[in-house]
Amino acid sequence: MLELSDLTVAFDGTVAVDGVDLTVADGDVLAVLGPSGCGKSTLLRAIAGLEPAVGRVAWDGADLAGTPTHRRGFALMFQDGQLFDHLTVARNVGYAQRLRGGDRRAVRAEVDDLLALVGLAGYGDRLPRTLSGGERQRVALARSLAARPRLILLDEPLSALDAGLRVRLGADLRRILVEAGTTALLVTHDQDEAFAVADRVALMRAGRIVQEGPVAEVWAQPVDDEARDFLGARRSFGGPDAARILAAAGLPDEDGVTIVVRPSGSGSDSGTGTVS
Ligand SMILES: Nc1ncnc2c1ncn2[C@@H]1O[C@H](COP(=O)(O)OP(=O)(O)OP(=O)(O)O)[C@@H](O)[C@H]1O
Repeated sequence: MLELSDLTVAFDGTVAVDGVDLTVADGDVLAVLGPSGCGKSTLLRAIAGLEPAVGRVAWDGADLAGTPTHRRGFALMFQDGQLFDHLTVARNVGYAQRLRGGDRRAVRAEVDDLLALVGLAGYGDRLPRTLSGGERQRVALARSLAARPRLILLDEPLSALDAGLRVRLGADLRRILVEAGTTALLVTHDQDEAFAVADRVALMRAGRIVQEGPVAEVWAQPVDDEARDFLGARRSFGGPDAARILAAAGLPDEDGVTIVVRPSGSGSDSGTGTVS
């Protein structure tokens, strides 16, 4: 379990992350959602140990202050995936295991399992430049999972993709993380990305977390007008997203349903949203 307590990062007096308290339970996928410049990437870097911070980052109760990035057992995945262009897909995915001196055949078997998990069975001998953007992101994800991280940190992993692909790959990303049983923290400014991938969402604004909870609950009951306007950019949900909302509401699933969410009131007054 990841626990952040009163985590603060300041640059020359500018506070980018301001007293953040957050917990990510084992196996959960949390999205930190907020506008550009609110401090998301800085928060992620502080968790990874790449940015000096005040406050506490702990895993299973152990403070990580003295633990360097490469010993935290966390994996980082960025927007552009950052693959090695001159290495095949299989070599990209197996890179860390090979560095650790893994047996060739065992590494290959594990790589094949991971490629199957991300829906790229048989792609092992391809070079990254022959893949689509979505396929490259899947390879990057397989490579992150290959290190068997206890936490995977994702910085806008789907933002470089076009809208249609983003929604499809978002659902896949969620399935892959759940199947791998990985605990994950994703930061994004994109409501679609947060909704498609995460179980829980934390809204971030000017360095602070202003609301945190299960995704459907946060959408239905935004904490204030600003949160409602920000979330309002995403109003309708279809396919697997609709199925998740129906399940969360205890309603039977039906094919082809589109759910329209209208946050109502200021949240702090009425606290209710409408699902129709
Ligand atoms: N190395 C740095 N030195 C000085 N200021 C920085 C540094 N890194 C980030 N900041 C500032 O901290 C604030 C938060 O930046 P951050 O990159 O964390 O935001 P973000 O929410 O990830 O934005 P985006 O979605 O645009 O990437 C910004 O005001 C930014 O200018």
